[in-house]
Amino acid sequence: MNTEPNPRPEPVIRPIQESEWDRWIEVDEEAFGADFGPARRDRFKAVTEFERSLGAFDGDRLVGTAGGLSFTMTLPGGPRPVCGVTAVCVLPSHRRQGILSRLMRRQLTDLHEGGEPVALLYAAEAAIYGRFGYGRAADSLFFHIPRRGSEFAPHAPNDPGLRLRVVRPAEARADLEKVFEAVMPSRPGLYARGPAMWDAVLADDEEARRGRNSLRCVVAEDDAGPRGYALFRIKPSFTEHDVPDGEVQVDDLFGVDPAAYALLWRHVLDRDLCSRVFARNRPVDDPIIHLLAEPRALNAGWLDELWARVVDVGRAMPYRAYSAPVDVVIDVADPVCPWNAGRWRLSADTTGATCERTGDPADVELPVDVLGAAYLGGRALGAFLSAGVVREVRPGAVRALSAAMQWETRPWGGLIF
Ligand SMILES: CC(=O)SCCNC(=O)CCNC(=O)[C@H](O)C(C)(C)COP(=O)(O)OP(=O)(O)OC[C@H]1O[C@@H](n2cnc3c(N)ncnc32)[C@H](O)[C@@H]1OP(=O)(O)O
Repeated sequence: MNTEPNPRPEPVIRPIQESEWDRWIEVDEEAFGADFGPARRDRFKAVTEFERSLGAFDGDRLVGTAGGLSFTMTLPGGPRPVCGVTAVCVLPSHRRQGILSRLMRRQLTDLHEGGEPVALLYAAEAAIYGRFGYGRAADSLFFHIPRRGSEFAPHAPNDPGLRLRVVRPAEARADLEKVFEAVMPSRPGLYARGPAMWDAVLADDEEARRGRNSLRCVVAEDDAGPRGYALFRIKPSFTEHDVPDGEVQVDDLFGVDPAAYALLWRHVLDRDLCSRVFARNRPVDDPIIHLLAEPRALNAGWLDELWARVVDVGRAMPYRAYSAPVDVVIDVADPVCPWNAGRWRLSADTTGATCERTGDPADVELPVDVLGAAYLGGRALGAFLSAGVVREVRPGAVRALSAAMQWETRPWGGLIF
């Protein structure tokens, strides 16, 4: 007689119905230990694409979630459609039973079959997604800049034709959108913000404030219109002697030209009654690094930002542009997406690229997450070689691939989705 207990049936993975959305988001609240207020729920629901919002069902219980968002993101070479992966959660009662792994495999298979070459995400924890073939494609810096000692270097640009307008953020929305749309194509990782994303950027309820004052906005402009904006909040504070000691927290700051950019930074650094600026998520090549006379005043720290997954090597590699000519055979290891595994010849120059199956011997052997890490142009591959992650078969091939894939402007998404 068989005395083994019945094995637990495997969860069913399928897209949710719109009527299941409340249960779907409750899994996220439970997994994150968060309470999403009504405004945040409405914004989330407004961007949800039900046909690509997966649920894992244990019987009729919804126990896991993974969403996909249709974005237009700037890649090296220009804006392209990509999938933004979000709302990846498993109920605490069901964790470490392989449910995330099933959701990831199903999502990647759906993307492959739907012809979507690239997926990107922000990772709640950096250890989660490498095993699913995502590579750390962008980094961000955070700055804690004291007001005293934040003087600009003499070369900082100054345009007397520019002026600042203090405005309520919601009233400036059209100007902010115009500035952002002008800047977006200039940096890999920036993605088009639809109405619900702008609602999130401009959200000013208790949940968005997180103990800070209301959202503030300054627009830099001239007679021809807006050239930049800064969105920020003041975290009020006083010393034990009641001396004002507030902190400016920068949420979003873009300029279409160097003078507008410098003026906006000068504004947030010079706010009266504040003694420091905290900028949480900035690109690693932020021009502020070169504007300060004393760059150590940045007090910078470093974090991972966007993670990228090459869903389909044959489609993804010609999907972006290259900085230099390269002709290299890559041997890709991809246990999660077996359609990628094996040898591909990447031939590219600054006018275009092809990437096709080949029987030729490999020049470089690499795991697919390294292609993801390099995909937005922000990684030199030599470090992966030194770390033993990549193997070079033909001398010089890694350097050639690295030079072709790197992009002058460092990648950065700037807004968590
Ligand atoms: C894009 C985004 O949405 S990011 C948001 C991610 N979600 C969260 O952080 C919410 C809280 N956490 C959770 O919901 C869950 O713990 C998840 C989604 C992170 C993991 O789900 P699980 O179903 O437990 O993962 P699963 O059982 O498939 O684990 C697969 C492997 O990843 C590992 N793993 C899973 N989560 C983590 C983690 N947070 N850190 C390190 N390793 C992890 C597991 O140990 C397992 O390793 P193994 O194959 O060597 O045994």
